[in-house]
Amino acid sequence: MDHSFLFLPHAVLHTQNGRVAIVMGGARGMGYETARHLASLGMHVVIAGNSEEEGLQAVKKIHEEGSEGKVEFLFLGLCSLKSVRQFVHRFKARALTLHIPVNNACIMLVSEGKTEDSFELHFGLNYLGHFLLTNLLLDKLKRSGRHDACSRVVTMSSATHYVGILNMEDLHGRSCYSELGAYSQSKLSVVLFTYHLQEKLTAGGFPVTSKAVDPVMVDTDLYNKLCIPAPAAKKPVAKMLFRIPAEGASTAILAATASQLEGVGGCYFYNGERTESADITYDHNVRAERWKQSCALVVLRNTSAMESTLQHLISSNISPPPQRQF
Ligand SMILES: NC(=O)c1ccc[n+]([C@@H]2O[C@H](COP(=O)([O-])OP(=O)(O)OC[C@H]3O[C@@H](n4cnc5c(N)ncnc54)[C@H](O)[C@@H]3O)[C@@H](O)[C@H]2O)c1
Repeated sequence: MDHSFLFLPHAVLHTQNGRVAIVMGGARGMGYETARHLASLGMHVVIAGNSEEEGLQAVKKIHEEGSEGKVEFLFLGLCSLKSVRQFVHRFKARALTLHIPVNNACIMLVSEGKTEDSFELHFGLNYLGHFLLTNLLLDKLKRSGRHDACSRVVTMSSATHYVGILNMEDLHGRSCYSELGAYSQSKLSVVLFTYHLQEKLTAGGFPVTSKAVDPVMVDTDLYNKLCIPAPAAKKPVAKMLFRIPAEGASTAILAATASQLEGVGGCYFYNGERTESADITYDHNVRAERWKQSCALVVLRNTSAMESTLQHLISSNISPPPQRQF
């Protein structure tokens, strides 16, 4: 059965029975709308997030709507690489397949701070957390995909990536921290990651694609912390300028499920259409360098070796090795 899609009438979305998705940050905002829609298409959806209360509420709401797919919550704290590894371990213990990870969780424009592993907050959560998570899930994605029905990695970027500056020597912006600089660097990094991942998957002949998504400006909690001179004007202004979350989520849903995008990867979607990303994202050497650097930062050499180490660490109740300090 095909489903019509209110916000993207040209998209052909087939039912997704038997497919499994994980939506990072799926308890609210666009993540919630994505989880809700994927479940309505019959997918088994895992909402991954750092608030159990919010996550369980989201699951309840989706169940109450009578979605066709199964929905559940699993804890994931993206500010901690240990939590990312534990999440992967718990997910794999479920012996489910995996077709669609939606790398959607984020923070934006927060004051200078560090993750549990001492990375700058935007860089650590928006980028490195999803980088490690995706890498640890790749074996599942490769096994679950088929060449006529690929697994699809969907990663949320933002138009701010166009003004992002990569500073490989000063990832944490310690010499001159700016909230916008930190957010935009994290969103540029996810595009580099998306394209480099596709290059590796294509070279290996794996049935997995990787796409970056820019949902345009959407009225979500992401803007709650912004300092607005007249707070009373915030809602009416937001209504005029921003889209609603269900509309914003439509591009991620399209990237995750649309039949016309089968086998399409290594590209950037804005507002439902494929478009060009920043020039630097097409530079293979920059992408390869950032990938190598990220592997070192999350202590990831090769996925299968990493997994067996992880199994060992978790079963012996030992914490993973300390991360490098920068
Ligand atoms: N809203 C916009 O205008 C806009 C524009 C461009 C791109 N985006 C991107 O879209 C995505 C979704 O944004 P949104 O607007 O729905 O934001 P939101 O604030 O509504 O949702 C963010 C989600 O991330 C989760 N999250 C935050 N910290 C976490 C942590 N430490 N561990 C696990 N989960 C955590 C939150 O719980 C929440 O579910 C983001 O990647 C954002 O960068 C949003």
